Amino acid sequence: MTIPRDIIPLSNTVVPSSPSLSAFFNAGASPSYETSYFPVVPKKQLKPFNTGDIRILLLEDIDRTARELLQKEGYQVESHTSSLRDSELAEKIRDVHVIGIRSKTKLTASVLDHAENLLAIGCFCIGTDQVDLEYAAKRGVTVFNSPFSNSRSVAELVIAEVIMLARRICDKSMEMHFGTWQKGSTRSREIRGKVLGIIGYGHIGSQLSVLAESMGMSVLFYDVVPLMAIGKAKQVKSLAELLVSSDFVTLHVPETLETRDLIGRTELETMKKGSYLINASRGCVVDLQALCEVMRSGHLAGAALDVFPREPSDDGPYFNEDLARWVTEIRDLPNIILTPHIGGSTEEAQEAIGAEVGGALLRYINFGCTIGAANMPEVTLRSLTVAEESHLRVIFIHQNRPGVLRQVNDILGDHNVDKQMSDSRGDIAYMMADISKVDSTEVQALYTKLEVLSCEIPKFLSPLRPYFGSTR
Ligand SMILES: NC(=O)c1ccc[n+]([C@@H]2O[C@H](COP(=O)([O-])OP(=O)(O)OC[C@H]3O[C@@H](n4cnc5c(N)ncnc54)[C@H](O)[C@@H]3O)[C@@H](O)[C@H]2O)c1
Ligand SMILES: O=C(O)[C@H](O)COP(=O)(O)O
Repeated sequence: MTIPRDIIPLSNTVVPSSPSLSAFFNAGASPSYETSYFPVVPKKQLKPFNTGDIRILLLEDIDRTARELLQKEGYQVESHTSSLRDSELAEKIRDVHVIGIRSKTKLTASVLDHAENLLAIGCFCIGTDQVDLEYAAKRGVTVFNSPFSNSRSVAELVIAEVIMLARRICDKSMEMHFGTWQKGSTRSREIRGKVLGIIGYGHIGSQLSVLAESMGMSVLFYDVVPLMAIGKAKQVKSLAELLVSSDFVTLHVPETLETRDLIGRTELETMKKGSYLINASRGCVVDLQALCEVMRSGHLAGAALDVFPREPSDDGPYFNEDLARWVTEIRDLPNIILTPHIGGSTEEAQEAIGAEVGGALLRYINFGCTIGAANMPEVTLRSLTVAEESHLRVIFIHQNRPGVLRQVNDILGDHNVDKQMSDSRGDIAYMMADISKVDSTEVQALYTKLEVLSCEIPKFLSPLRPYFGSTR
């Protein structure tokens, strides 16, 4: 029996013969591995399969911490410093088992349709809006991200921008660069005692709240859910209330249908005269044309933009029409800070993200653990040890509907199910079971039965995901 390629993490470049089960039986004690953040693989665990068969594509200059972690595990890792053009992405994603991206690479349903062996996506950033999470789950592809490793970096950038806007530092610096000494205190202010209005009081917003208060600012925040205020911060009931009361308004919401153009002309005009706007969330959240016009009218005293509706895929001169059209106008206005989406780009944040997402991918690929997944139920079982070398771990991703689990368990029931965990998230369910004392012939028989069962489930669910057998 051959196992369909879409459900077997084997690469025909490393295993030149046709894909077979053998790779799942290359058990042996895994080298112990620890990062400085947390242990990834506890000592004395079984190595699930020939890890050299796993192919990983890392895009967008993902930190070397991740690359080294994955390479050390034996995976084949290909790294690129930028994102890829559509056609190249479609080609490269075809064979890989894992793809690592940051905020630029769009993994839409049509891109994912090119992926024949994909098991997991690592978003080495906070945002997951660039991935069609639901479609990935339906294809049995698990997505991981790093929910807060760069939050502090963004919060620090915003604090810096609040001060720079209040003192018009960018303009002053530019004047000096171009040979003008222009001392003066007009329209330069302290931030102490001013009101910072935070829209979106999540990881970044709440971290920023602490920093702002420690500098003597008062904090108001608006969020769609009631949240515990930190320090003396106060949650307001409406966006309008925040806008009319704040000296600085800063955005920290995710990109969703609701947040698109959240700040348009009406909202900008509702802001206090002489106030400032900061956007380090997503470019689509602010209507740039309206911002241009409201800035030109002198209603706002300044703005800082770190994100744009469309961003170039590579470093260098930017030609993106949308970005350039408004930036061309905006950059001629006074007191505007423009940065190339660097809120989370610090060495500390990137290293932490590399370790976190790299570790999550490793635990998923090797052991099927979905803890921290952005689109799957969270399921884990303790790892198998050398004493359990004849165990087989079966992962079964399926549609969350009555009867599927019973059918799976009917099949597993011919063996001793040592441990099992199952959970669902929306329409997707994830079952993990360790069955003991299985030899390779039995595994093949088991897979055959599960394959037949899988045919009863819509193909797009890619329901069967056998991970590893550890018999020698
Ligand atoms: N510039 C950068 O480099 C950079 C770095 C990290 C994150 N980000 C962006 O910042 C966003 C926020 O990050 P986070 O870690 O704080 O996210 P988070 O999920 O912890 O917090 C987001 C908050 O926004 C709230 N929210 C959602 N919709 C809202 C709406 N319509 N109005 C008001 N509040 C709303 C949520 O309830 C939540 O409390 C990310 O989704 C990402 O897009 C940008
Ligand atoms: O979502 C994020 O974490 C930020 O937007 C940072 O994205 P980046 O990793 O592409 O800089």
